[in-house]
Amino acid sequence: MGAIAPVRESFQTEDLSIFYGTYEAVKGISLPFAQNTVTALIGPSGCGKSTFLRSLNRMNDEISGSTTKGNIWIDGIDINAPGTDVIKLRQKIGMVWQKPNPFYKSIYDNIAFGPKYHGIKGKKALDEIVESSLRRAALWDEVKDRLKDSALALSGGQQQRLCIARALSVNPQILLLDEPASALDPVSTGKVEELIKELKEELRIVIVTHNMQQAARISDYTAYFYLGTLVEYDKTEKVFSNPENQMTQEYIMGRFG
Ligand SMILES: Nc1ncnc2c1ncn2[C@@H]1O[C@H](COP(=O)(O)OP(=O)(O)OP(=O)(O)O)[C@@H](O)[C@H]1O
Repeated sequence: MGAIAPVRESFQTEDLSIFYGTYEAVKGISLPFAQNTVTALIGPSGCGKSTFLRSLNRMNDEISGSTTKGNIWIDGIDINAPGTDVIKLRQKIGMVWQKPNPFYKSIYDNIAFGPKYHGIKGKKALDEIVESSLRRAALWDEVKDRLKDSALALSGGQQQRLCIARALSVNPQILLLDEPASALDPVSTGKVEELIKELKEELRIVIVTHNMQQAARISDYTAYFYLGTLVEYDKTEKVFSNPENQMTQEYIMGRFG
């Protein structure tokens, strides 16, 4: 019998390092992201979680002086390979930021923007996408009678769900969430968490969070980062009940960080 091939996910990083100039903010991290799972990235401030997350759809390209080494595989292709269509990549791998950032446009136009950009024409087709995206983001019932109103008139929690709907409007396979609930009240946070649990039935999600209870509630896998390295990665249940590493234990118990 031949050697057993290493387990490979269709989306994963391999020995990924990310630099700002000569400073290595992420150090040789290999992490898999399985289909229909939520992976939480946790760790103290400045340990490289957001840098790592942003690199997964090449948002870090926008930061001058940032370079990467290693691989980010999606369906057998390295997303950093020359010739990669970054716009298409970001269609496949959507991102939602910490602070809700709707466009200065109507609710409808916020959602229709991406599909239009990708060539969808016709009112009926766009209407359908707007409705289904808002439904998937659990926002439709709250906004269906005011689609032409400015998105900025929505509450913070609604704006964040709008941003999730906007990301969903172009049918991504993967959603990257950078502390999506940290600016929200507990009720809105609960709604976003419910939404994340529902969305993982359709896609895979990677989330950065400082909220340990949130990581424990919504994620299937947890990765603990410290000073740019991956200290521990396992099923969330295991990480929170019986972590291998003392540092992980201390962090999740709130003893440091
Ligand atoms: N644009 C940038 N230019 C230079 N250095 C940066 C830049 N962004 C982040 N860094 C540095 O990279 C390291 C990792 O930062 P990053 O924001 O990824 O950490 P983090 O774990 O997400 O932190 P936080 O939890 O506070 O958001 C830090 O030392 C930070 O100062």
